[in-house]
This record gives sequence, C-alpha cells and structure tokens, in this order.
Amino acid sequence: MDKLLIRGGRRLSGEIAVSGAKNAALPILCAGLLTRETMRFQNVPRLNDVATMLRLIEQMGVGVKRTGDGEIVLDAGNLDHPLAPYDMVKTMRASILVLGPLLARCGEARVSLPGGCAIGARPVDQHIKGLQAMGAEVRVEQGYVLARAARLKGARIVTDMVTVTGTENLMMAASLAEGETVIENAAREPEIVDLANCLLAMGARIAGAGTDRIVIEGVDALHGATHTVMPDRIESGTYLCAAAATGGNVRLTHTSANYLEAVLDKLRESGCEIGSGPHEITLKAPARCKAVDVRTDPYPAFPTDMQAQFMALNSVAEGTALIRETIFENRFMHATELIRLGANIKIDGNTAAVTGVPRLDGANVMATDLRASASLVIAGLVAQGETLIDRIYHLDRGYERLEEKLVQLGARIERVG
Ligand SMILES: CC(=O)N[C@H]1[C@@H](OP(=O)(O)OP(=O)(O)OC[C@H]2O[C@@H](n3ccc(=O)[nH]c3=O)[C@H](O)[C@@H]2O)O[C@H](CO)[C@@H](O)[C@@H]1O
Ligand SMILES: C=C(OP(=O)(O)O)C(=O)O
Repeated sequence: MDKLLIRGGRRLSGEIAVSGAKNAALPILCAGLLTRETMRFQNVPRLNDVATMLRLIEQMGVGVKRTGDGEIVLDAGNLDHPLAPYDMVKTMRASILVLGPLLARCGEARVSLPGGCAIGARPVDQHIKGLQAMGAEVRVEQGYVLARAARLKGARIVTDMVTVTGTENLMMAASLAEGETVIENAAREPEIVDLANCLLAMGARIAGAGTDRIVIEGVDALHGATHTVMPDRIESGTYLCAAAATGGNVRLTHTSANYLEAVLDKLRESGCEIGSGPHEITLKAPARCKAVDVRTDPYPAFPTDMQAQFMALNSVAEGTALIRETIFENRFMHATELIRLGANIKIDGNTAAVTGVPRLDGANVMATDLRASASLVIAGLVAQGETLIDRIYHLDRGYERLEEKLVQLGARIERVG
C-alpha cells in the first residue's frame, strides 16, 4: 500500500493552480442523471471520488466520456438501472446524491446507505424526510434506501439541521417535481450555488441558492448544458495552511478569496499577510504564526473541512488556542497522530486545546480520513526529519496531484510503496 514520505523543515514558496472542487463536482455529476440530453462538465478534478462516482453512474446505463483536460461528457439518455450497490458506494458519502435525481427521473431508486469519512454517524434521515414530504414512498431495508414515486410533488421542507448533501439532493429532486418546493434551513455553501447554476443552465427554475430559503419551481424536463466546476476552496485553504505553518510565501491561482473569507480571516489573525485578485490568493507568513481559536459551523462560518489543517497549524504556532468542532462528533482523530509528531493537544469533548511547540519531529503516522491526512501532511512538512504517512488512499479521494503541487512549492515529498 502506498505511503507518503516527507522530509520536513522547508519553507513552501512559489505558485500552484487549484483544482476543481470535489464537493461541487460530485453533486454536479449527479445532476447529469436528470436529463436525457448530453451534459458537458469542465474543470472536473481527477480524484478517486470522481472516478467512483463515474463508475457508479456508468453501471446505471449512463454514457461517460473523458474528452480532455478535466472535461467529462455524460449521456444519461439510456439510464435504465436506478441502483447504487453497496460495493460501489461504501467508500464515498456523496454517493447518496444519486437518490434524488434517480427518483425524479426514473420514478424509483435503490441506493445503498453511503460510506465516506468515518467522522461521525452521518445519517441521511433529512434526505429521506424531504423526499417523503414530496410524496415519495421511502423505506430502508437491509442497508438500502428504497424509494418510489410516480412523480414527485412540490412541498415545503424544513430540515432539522443544515445539511449540505441533503439540500443538494432535495434541490435536484425538486427540479423535476410537479409544482413548487421550498427548502427552509437550506445549506448556503458555495457548492450549493454551483450546483444551482448548473441546474439553471439545464433549464431548472431555482431562486435563493446561497441563502437559507431555496424555492424551486419544478419543470417537466431538463435539457443538456455545459458547466464549469468551481475551484476547490478546501484544497485552497489546505495549501494556505501548509504555507503558513512552514513560514512560507505562496500564490494560488485558479481560485477565489470569495468562498474563503472565514479561513482567510483566521490566517490574517495568525499573522499572515493575505492578498487576493479575481482568480488568485497570495499568502506571506511570519517566521512563526500565532495560535488562533476556531469554531466550525455551517457556511459562511469556519468550515469543518478545514479544522484538521488548523490543528496542524496551531500545533507549531505561538500560544494556546481552542478548536471547537460542532458539525461532526468524531472529527479529532488526527490529534493522536499529530501528538506522535510532538504536538501538545488535549481533547475535552468537542473541544481541543492546542499549545504550539517550537518544533515537531518526524515519525510514522496513519491517516484516518481525508482532512486528517491533510493535517498530517502539513505537520510532516514542518517536522524535522522524516515523516511516513500510511493509508494515504484517503488523500487520493480529495486532493488532485498533491505531491506534484507540493514539490512545485519546494517540499520534499514522495510516494513510496
Ligand atoms: C460530499 C460533500 O459535500 N461533503 C461535505 C458535506 O457532507 P454532508 O452533506 O454529508 O454533511 P451534512 O451537511 O449533511 O452534515 C451536517 C450534520 O448534519 C447531520 N445530518 C445530516 C444529514 C441528515 O440527514 N441527518 C443528519 O443528522 C450530519 O451527521 C452532520 O452532523 O458537508 C459537510 C459539512 O460541511 C462537509 O464536511 C463534507 O465535506
Ligand atoms: C468529509 C469530507 O468528505 P465526504 O463528505 O465526501 O466524506 C471532506 O471533503 O472533508
């Protein structure tokens, strides 16, 4: 099994391009199931999660073509097998996103309960509740969600909590429902807006995406379209944290500061100078950052997907900071591995107190989930000596050409067997 070997202690500097967003590409590929016509997607990142999603929809009878750099063409004209089997979805949470589109397009769906990062229980009750409100018959049997509806009907849905994929599933299903659907307490993440823009290009009628109240007027059919996936704000934030932790100086292109305000504010608070242009972000770090308190919450607040990376940054910063995780109940698994490298972290419930140390030392560590892996990479880049990270398949789910990009910034990092 592949591992990552990092020889740490180098400042990162230089320029890299940010890839398309995993969490936008995955729902947007599912939107391709809603039409019989051809869909063309650009800036799709080459990630294991994207490959899994493409395999999943291909076995449903959908034509999938990779035509060029980051371009994927889908043809769901012959979609005839509305099934998502367990062995294809067990590694990926986003597989539940086929449920709404399959039900709306085929009138039925059989979708295995999803896997993904083991960061909490992650039920899908809100997805089911919303589809039931739209008139679907839904039951869960032997690990599968079985859903049926001759045609979904518009409804007013208030989700119990803010859910990103829940909002996306319901927005896609409602696009082909009869009448108006209102989603209250909707997630406001930029990826929801990107999905809504794709659906609008397909002829959907959606207002309010990016606010907590989305109104969808169902249409009889959607048509083909071309859509460019937005930049990955979490990938952007990860490289900025890596640069900050190493006292570096970097320019990220093909990205935008617009989706990252909460993260950039924290980096400024830690002492970094941040600059931004229409499609770029620059960061110049002090020799040693200051530790910063972080509390995760739904967008536009600080994202849970950046929590682990800030734990790594705080581990080598000056002072003590508190990190509070409010979204997932089991998202501190990286702490034990960071401690192996010499970090000083104390966990109490959903709060981690991190006291920065002047130096980390390389060690063997194990990646436990996607962003936990990213935090270990950041810590390994700072640590003196060699860090060997095991189970890096997690990283391949969500970071395109990670080693190549870090080497471009001057890191010594390689994949070893
Ligand atoms: C593919 C994708 O876009 N993944 C992102 C998405 O995950 P995902 O969409 O799975 O996360 P949610 O926003 O749904 O989860 C938020 C919270 O709500 C709970 N919940 C959610 C749905 C439900 O039916 N019942 C329920 O209890 C979850 O367990 C969690 O505690 O948003 C998360 C929160 O920003 C990010 O960390 C993930 O990277
Ligand atoms: C938690 C994440 O992914 P997923 O929802 O796909 O497990 C993530 O992207 O950090």
